[in-house]
Amino acid sequence: MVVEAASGNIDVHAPPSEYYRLPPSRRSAGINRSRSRSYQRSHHLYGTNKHLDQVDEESPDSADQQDGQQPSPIRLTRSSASFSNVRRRGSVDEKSMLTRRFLVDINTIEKMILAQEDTNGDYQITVEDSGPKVLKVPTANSGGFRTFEVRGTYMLSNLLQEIALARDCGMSQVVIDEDRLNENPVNRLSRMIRTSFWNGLVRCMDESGIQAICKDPKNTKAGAQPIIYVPHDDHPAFEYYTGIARDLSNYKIKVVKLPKDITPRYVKSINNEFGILSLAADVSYDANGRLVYRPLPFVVPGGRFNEQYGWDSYFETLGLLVDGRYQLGKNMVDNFVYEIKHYGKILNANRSYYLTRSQPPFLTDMVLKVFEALPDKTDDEKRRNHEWLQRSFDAAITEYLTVWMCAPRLDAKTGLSCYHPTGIGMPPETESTHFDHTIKPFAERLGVSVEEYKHLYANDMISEPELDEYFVHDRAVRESGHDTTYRLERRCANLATVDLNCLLYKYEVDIADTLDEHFGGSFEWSGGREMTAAEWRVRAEQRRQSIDKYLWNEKKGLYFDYDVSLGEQSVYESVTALWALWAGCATPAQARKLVDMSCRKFEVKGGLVSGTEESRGVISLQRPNRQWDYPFGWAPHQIMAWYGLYNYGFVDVARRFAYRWLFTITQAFVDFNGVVPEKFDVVNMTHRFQVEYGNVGVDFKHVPREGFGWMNASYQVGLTYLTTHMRRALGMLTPPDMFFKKSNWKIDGTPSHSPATTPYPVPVFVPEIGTPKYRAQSNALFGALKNLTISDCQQSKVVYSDGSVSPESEPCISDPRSSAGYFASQCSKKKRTRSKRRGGGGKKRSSVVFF
Ligand SMILES: OC[C@H]1O[C@H](O[C@H]2O[C@H](CO)[C@@H](O)[C@H](O)[C@H]2O)[C@H](O)[C@@H](O)[C@@H]1O
Repeated sequence: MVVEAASGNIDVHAPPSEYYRLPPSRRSAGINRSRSRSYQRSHHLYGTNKHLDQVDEESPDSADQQDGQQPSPIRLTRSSASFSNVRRRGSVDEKSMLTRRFLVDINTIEKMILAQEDTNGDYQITVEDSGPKVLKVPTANSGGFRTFEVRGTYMLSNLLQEIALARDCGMSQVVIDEDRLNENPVNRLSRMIRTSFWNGLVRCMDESGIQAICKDPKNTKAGAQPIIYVPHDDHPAFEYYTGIARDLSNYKIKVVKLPKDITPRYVKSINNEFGILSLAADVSYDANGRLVYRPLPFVVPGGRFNEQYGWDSYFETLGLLVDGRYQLGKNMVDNFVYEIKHYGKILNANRSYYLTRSQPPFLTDMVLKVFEALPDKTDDEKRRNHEWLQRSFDAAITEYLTVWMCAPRLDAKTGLSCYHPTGIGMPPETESTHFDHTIKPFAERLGVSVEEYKHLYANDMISEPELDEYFVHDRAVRESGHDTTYRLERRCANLATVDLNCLLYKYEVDIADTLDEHFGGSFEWSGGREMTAAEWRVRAEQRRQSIDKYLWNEKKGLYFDYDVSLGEQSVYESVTALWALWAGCATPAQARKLVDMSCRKFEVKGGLVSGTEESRGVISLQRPNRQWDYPFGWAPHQIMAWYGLYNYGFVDVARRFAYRWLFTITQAFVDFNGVVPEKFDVVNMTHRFQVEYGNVGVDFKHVPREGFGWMNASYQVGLTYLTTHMRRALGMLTPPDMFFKKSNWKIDGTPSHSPATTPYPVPVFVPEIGTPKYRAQSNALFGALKNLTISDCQQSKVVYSDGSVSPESEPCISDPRSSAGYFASQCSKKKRTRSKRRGGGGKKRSSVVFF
């Protein structure tokens, strides 16, 4: 039945929940009415496909399919052969101004479309299906007595999608506007992300969320009980989840308190009892003293990744902010603050086997972007935002000092950091056969099977230092987020990567700027001492100098990773070199060199590729492709590059890269039933390939419901870089090179409209994605401190007034040689003020030293 809507007009592109509840008469078709057109591959650009060639031609009998003509019988068969004489026409735009609408009996049309068009039986209509690509659908104006053709992969797949969405709304028969089926694909995808995909990716660890988690196959390994791990001192969480376990007794949920010290040994000991980790919640008590515990909803990457991930969350947040969903971004920050407090770091994801490792750190920028989006009209809102900012930055400082600037991640000699998690042995989350080729030679040497060897090794019944070393690097690769790539294989823990050090530079600048801007230059860190903006500016300047000294290669015009154990630069060319622009730590001259000499190495048809083909090396059966190498392109790499280039004034280059990437996504969306996958082969322009863990986000029936977290974000963020002209061209699926040629863009690496001399990193206002507001201020200070020399970082102990000494792992800062005078004066000034305020007494630090 078609259900009457409560009131009001809506446009034909409204979200399904509104659209399918409103009678057709109330839909405002005029606003978005577009010409009927077919979106399909241009054969001269993408190679020929015999079948497509056939169906693209004019159908001889199509003219009589217009509304008001006698309908032809509808054929219902699955074999494409029976349609060999049915041909699709190029264009049969309706001449009348009447809005065409289809009367769709959901079950009937679904059966027809699948039987006729879904020739490979995957419940999607794609360019790989070999149906006739034309379906006669009853029209609403004729009361269903006559039909009109829905043509082409795009419109047919949209029809299939709309059928599924209408069914979700409880409908069995609906009227669908033709305008909804041939909607401009850019608008359609962006709309689906905004109104449907984000919602599809929201998870919450409340009672219903826990039931979903229990059904996740990852939680029920060999019929084991689902486990929820809770920090040892989070009593409300323990009470809440124990209650849920009791209420959902059929799921046999186990709630386990983690020990106070979550050591690598402990984490290894629960490898076979893995489970989900609790996250932040709103906690209060009602009038009767009963616990009111509300876990915070958050966004997940999608597919098999059903937890909150580290760096994915940052990119998802950028996309959410474009769509006005700041609350989800804020919740995800709160979950990170919780993870830092209770688990000691931002986790790879909130699962037990990730307890020993992190992912690329983006927290300060994420907090600032969310902060800028928070409503702050009232004094109360302003106060709460300010408190939130302090809490979040306090946690970021803790993370910076205790995770990234400590053993084993800090390299004392260079002052740079490496990905180097503390986990032991084989990471359990990978496919069971993932490491078989690595284990094989060891097993053969011992004369046992691979399975036996894995068992012996996992249970400490044999020791093999070579394998231990292998897994240290393997885990580091996973911490880097770039799992896996030949860039990092067997050496990652020894590499001071350009990515990580640019991110940490950004932390330092953000902390300094935020202290200055919002806290009068300093605040009391919960770790027990005053944090001053000046200290963080010097940290930033020291890192910038180290990055220049160890990672920058003037001759090649590119940043490289630095192997701290070999004392030399790596030669692998990685697109993460552009992160220096995102962080703002390149000089204008370095930025210019990067653009002129190196950008073109990564620019391919569909966007930016992860690394160069030459760096990856020859691929063979013995040396298979890795997903973070050439020819693959990833959303985070694109976003970082756009932002960085824009930040340095290379606006056109940023736009060009954005256009390429958005074209890749849009084309897959049009040709493959709305797919938004985890990654692309940007050289061959496809998401269909065999590599390592496959491609996530491609397995759905009828309609995509989630897309993929950072892909969704890259689309929404990317659109903010395009001019109206570019957006229009994208909507027509104009291939990038054709578009650049026609609009006279230079594509040889030299930006056509960017300034000849790039200004010093200027704060460029990008309203939708936020602004590096205080960069200028930081830069001035960096300039003043330019002559500071980098010295070895040695951990020093803090001596308290009662004679006790801080534990060895407590982070501290010292530089007895270069900046001591400067810091000492800052420090004693603050100390004097503080002890005056406190009136002295208590356990005070008698000395704080810096490096
Ligand atoms: O199971 C294999 C790996 O899967 C994850 O890594 C990939 O997906 C993540 C979520 O989108 C993403 O953050 C990461 O960059 C991808 O390589 C997981 O994070 C890895 O730890 C795991 O080894």
